[in-house]
Amino acid sequence: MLNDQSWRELSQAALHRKDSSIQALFEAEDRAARFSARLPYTDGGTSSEMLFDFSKTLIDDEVLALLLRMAEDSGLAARREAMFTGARINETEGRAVLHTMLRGTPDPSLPQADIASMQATRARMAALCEAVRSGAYSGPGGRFTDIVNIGIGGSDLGPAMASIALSPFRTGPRTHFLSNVDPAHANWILSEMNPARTLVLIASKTFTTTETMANARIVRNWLQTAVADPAAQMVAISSDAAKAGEWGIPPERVFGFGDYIGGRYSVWGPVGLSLMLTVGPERFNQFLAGAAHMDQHFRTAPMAQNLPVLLALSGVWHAQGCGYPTRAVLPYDQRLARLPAYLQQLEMESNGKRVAMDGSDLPCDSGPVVWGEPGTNGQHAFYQLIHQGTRIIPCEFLVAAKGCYPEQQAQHRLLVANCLAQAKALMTGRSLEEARARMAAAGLTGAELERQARHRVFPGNRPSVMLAYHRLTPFTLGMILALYEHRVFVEGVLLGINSFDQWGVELGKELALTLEPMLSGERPDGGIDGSTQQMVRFMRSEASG
Ligand SMILES: O=P(O)(O)OC[C@H]1O[C@](O)(CO)[C@@H](O)[C@@H]1O
Repeated sequence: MLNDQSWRELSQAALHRKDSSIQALFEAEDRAARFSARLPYTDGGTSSEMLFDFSKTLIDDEVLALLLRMAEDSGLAARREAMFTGARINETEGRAVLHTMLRGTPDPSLPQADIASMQATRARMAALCEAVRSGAYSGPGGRFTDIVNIGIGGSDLGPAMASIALSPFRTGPRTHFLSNVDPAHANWILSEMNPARTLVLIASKTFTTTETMANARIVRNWLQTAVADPAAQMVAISSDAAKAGEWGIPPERVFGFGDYIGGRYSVWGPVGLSLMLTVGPERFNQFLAGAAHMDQHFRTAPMAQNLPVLLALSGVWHAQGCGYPTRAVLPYDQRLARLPAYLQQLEMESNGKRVAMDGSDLPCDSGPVVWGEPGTNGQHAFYQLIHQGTRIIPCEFLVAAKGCYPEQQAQHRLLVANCLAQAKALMTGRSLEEARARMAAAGLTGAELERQARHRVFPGNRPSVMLAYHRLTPFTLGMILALYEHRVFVEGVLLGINSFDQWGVELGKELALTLEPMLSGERPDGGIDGSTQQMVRFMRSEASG
């Protein structure tokens, strides 16, 4: 864990650069090349590179050296090895953290029994996919046309995001994702499907999550209206085979995983079954191979050229150094529309913590609020504030050089041009003089010219980083997600926190269980605060009307 002095040094460095110009930093030779890193990869026989550019920030040589020193002082290298080799780094739950084992070649030092069980489960997943896709396993109405994945949080966001991202690669049934306990979600999703041709996956590591179990009951009732044996069309993705058995789901259709796979890190295993069903085992393996390529890079590349490390350090600089409370993730890639939501869980559930591993208060801010939307849509919504608001919001752009549709590459270029333009506009801005010249050219004079010009000033000097890649494929998606997982890990190590527990989600869940009987009238509503009591009474009276 880093000492207070390191954090003070970082804040001091940010304070000293408060009025510095990002553009001026480009006077130094080769800034763009020196403040970026590339990772070569081969995807489907094509050699490409992933490029991470952090030159449009106030990180200079001195700041980079400081950040790299902080990474070294935090014990990152040892911590990283501890993760890959299965040490119990999730200390508050006494667990190892081994999602990396699910992709690529597992470290030989890992327990052979765990590796064998992971491989056997993967083989069973592939066999189920083949049976579904060939029609050997089908519903009473024929071959499965639709799959509904019932899950929430880590048992939903990964496959939901990835199935949109890889939609051009779909060769199997359509997938639908049911997560919210609001019955509107189930009704909306089920209205699109035929129960006699729908395969239901109940994805819950614990098989106790209220939302998932409530939705599973709705779906079972829906199946019952049309089929004689609903359990015959159900698959469980869970570590608790006994609980799945209580639903009539036989062991051969239960896909489990060890407690060393956290929910938000679980898309690589059985939680990714819906993805495997829709894109097929071969492409799912490419997805894993992309992640394994990033794992290898993260584990072996020098810190100063290591993409996850550099991405994390840019994050630490902006969140803890400069004190910017949020970060926008802006994929110029419509197929990554759900990436911001996925990253919200990955980053905020992992690093939204106020105490260090040893229970002491953090000497700095926790991880930032992560939010975003794909470009160019966001440009017509919230970019106004990003460009001209009073607060600085560091932006993270993602963009592919090539689209998936060769016949529309010219339109794809428009997308890329917008992405590059936004990053440039954030940095360069538009001065008052330029704005005045524009107003004068439009024929304005005097006080009106001055007034109108001020509305057209872009302060600029707003930081952004960019991740560019060849094309969004299963392989590159795997690389991108693993990059973000490791980024979260590195930031967590620097903060000295446990990125792998999530105690902060418990209190609200517990209270919901005590409030529900008050809403139904089964329990008196005494002993709660006045505001909540007023709401309980309002809901009860309005619901009875
Ligand atoms: O897979 P489960 O056990 O249903 O849990 C779902 C999600 O709930 C959480 O525990 C948070 O409430 C997440 O961490 C997890 O991904």
